[in-house]
Amino acid sequence: MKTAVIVFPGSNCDRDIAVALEAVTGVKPAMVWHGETELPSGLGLIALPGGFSYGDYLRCGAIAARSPVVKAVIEAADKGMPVIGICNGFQVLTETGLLPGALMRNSGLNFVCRDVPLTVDNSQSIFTSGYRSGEQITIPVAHHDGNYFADAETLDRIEGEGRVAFRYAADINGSARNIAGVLNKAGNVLGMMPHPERRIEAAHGGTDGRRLFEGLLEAVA
Ligand SMILES: NC(=O)CC[C@H](N)C(=O)O
Repeated sequence: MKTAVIVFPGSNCDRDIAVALEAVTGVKPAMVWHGETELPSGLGLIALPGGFSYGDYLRCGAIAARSPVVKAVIEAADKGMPVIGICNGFQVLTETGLLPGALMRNSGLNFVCRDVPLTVDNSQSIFTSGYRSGEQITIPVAHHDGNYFADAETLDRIEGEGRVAFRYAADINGSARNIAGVLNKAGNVLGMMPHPERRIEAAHGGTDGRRLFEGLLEAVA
């Protein structure tokens, strides 16, 4: 499967996700600079990586969400292209409006950087088919703005529609209802604060992240 990784000034997990995608798909991803106006053809997945795009100024992801290439990402997502945003990529996706809610400063006001237990809320999506619903997995986080917020009506709606992909097993950053990852209504866009690309081989301490990419590859094949 051909994939693309969007690179913004300040991205710092673009190589990590590229390595993970190549390990699973066997194909080197196209690295697409934020100033591009078009995406490569024949893609099966677009990844928005973690990092500190544009220095996290204004709000994390707010400036990146207005970069030229993101217009093309939104158009592709609207046509059903699978898009994953990890950490800063999740922040960018909420800033585009492709995903509901916002990521605010962690409730403890600290940068949280450690492995965290997550529960898989819904394994019925292309991104979570490698897991079982209710399963507990371990994936690392590294962020200062991971405190997921949405109003109660939105939270009820996304929960009701099965759009919570992952939850923290315990509160780590103040996120509403411990939400760690959300899907769009059509199910082709996932945003998550934890970093599955940092848990793809035994040397990382486990392979729970790899299962996301393997499940996705199988689901879209
Ligand atoms: N690892 C990351 O992507 C960091 C995301 C973000 N800029 C934050 O610290 O909240």
